Amino acid sequence: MIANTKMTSGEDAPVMLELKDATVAFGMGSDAYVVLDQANLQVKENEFVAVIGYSGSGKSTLISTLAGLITPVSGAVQYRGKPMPPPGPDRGIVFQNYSLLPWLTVVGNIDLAVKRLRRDLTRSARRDYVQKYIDMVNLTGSEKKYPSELSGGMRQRLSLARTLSMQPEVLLLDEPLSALDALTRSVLQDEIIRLWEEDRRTVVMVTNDVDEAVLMADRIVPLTPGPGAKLGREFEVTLSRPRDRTTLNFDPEFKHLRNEATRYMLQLSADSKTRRETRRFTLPDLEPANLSG
Ligand SMILES: Nc1ncnc2c1ncn2[C@@H]1O[C@H](COP(=O)(O)OP(=O)(O)OP(=O)(O)O)[C@@H](O)[C@H]1O
Repeated sequence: MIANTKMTSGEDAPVMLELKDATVAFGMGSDAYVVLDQANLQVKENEFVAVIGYSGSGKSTLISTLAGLITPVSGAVQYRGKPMPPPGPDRGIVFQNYSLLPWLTVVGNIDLAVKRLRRDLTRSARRDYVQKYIDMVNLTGSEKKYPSELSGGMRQRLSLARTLSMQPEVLLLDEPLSALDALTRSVLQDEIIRLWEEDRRTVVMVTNDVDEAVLMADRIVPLTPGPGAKLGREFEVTLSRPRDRTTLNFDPEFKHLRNEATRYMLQLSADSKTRRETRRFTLPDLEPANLSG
């Protein structure tokens, strides 16, 4: 194993993002659908946290809450110890579905964000700055292409470059790789890890892939199946960095963590199924009637 170059969030690193008994619901009154039920989460500065969960459990809702796009109906969401401000460029989000502007080229999509945030740059410095992020995600040569002319992996890289170009303090990644084929997915995993190791930011990444979470994160936080999801038992990933996927496959600690996390997720799913079935088969508390009289 390569020497541990980890210099992240220790015990005493400041808390960057925090959910305190946060309940998030859609709809009103008896029709309300509770997605997160008194959820608690702390993310420290420079930490890479992976949230894993089943489809529909509330992962995107969690990310939107951490971005300040959704306000909990009760409890609190805090940013650097203060109530979460409205969404801003300090919290960059990469969505599952790219959210690129189709009428702008690769350069145009990144430049739009940069133009607004880096008014200090001259036109030529801004051009170099945009190019730096294009090169960073290996889109060099595709500068003039439109999103429709890019593959899924390239679009996701563009989306990542655009968000990184805003130099957010916190990077919120909502299943950024789930729509990609396995090969492109592993290339982009490596790119995100490389970028994160170069320029440590606080990252919360949602994924439904346990291997991806173990490979990339410092800590894995499972979301229990909804409705009324909570954050479950956490898994600390103490594997040294940089992590090499081929070596990791033979690493006993990697295998152990992967098995533990998978087993836990399967248990959560089984428990939730049992709860649903118990609810379905609970009979009303009736007294037998005396039919003879
Ligand atoms: N705006 C909304 N209005 C009403 N219900 C919503 C809204 N957004 C999400 N939900 C519901 O909240 C639940 C959680 O949705 P969410 O998108 O957060 O889950 P997810 O874990 O990200 O799912 P997936 O992995 O499939 O993307 C779902 O049942 C969904 O129908």
